[in-house]
Amino acid sequence: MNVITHRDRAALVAQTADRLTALLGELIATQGRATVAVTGGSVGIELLAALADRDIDWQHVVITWSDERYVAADSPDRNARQAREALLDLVPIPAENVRELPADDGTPLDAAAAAGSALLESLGTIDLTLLGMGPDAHIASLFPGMPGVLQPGVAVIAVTDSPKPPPSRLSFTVGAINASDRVWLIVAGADKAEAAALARSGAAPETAPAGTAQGREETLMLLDAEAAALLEEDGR
Ligand SMILES: O=C(O)[C@H](O)[C@@H](O)[C@H](O)[C@H](O)COP(=O)(O)O
Repeated sequence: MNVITHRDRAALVAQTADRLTALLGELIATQGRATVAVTGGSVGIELLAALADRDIDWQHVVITWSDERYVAADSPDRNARQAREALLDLVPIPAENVRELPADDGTPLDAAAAAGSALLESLGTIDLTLLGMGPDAHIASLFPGMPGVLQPGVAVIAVTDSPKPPPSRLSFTVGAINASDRVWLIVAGADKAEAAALARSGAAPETAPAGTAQGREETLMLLDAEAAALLEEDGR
């Protein structure tokens, strides 16, 4: 995992938007398409908002989510709704390129997770998975000490007892995250400093799920200075 520290939250968001814009351009030029699993969370949504006025060929970008709150499609809690309002409704991305994880339409959560796994399989290799990180070092909806963290395989799983509301969620497994070519963790704020250090320390996945994230080609932890405060100098 390579660590890149930014001056502050605004610089983290702006420079990550630059980095992502450049990556999308490269991927579209070389392979004709770019597939990105985006994240909820305040930093993840700010990053999406920052992309709205960038020069990106949205016709050739496919978007999905590394996790989703299992709530109604129009709930303000839904990551996909927040992403639409911040970015996807503002740019010319084809509707079929926006591949949401299932919303709660009354389908049992396990069946929704199976539909999510089928969606994941249909997407093929994901070029980039974006992740936020909680102060408890959770990523996606994989929380410390919960069975989902250790669930094997490349799949979307049901999470029924998230310690952070809402309790019902869908989440990529660690295997699904790590099947991506690239994984970027985007982390801001002093309340994340301990978790960032723990994730970098080689702590067990049950303790620090964030430490297990590893892209096939690239793994970046992108932080602001506050979140990086407890990292060793040589780890920055
Ligand atoms: O699923 C959730 O309830 C949140 O979205 C959560 O996983 C979030 O991504 C991280 O806690 C980082 O949040 P911030 O970006 O706000 O720091």
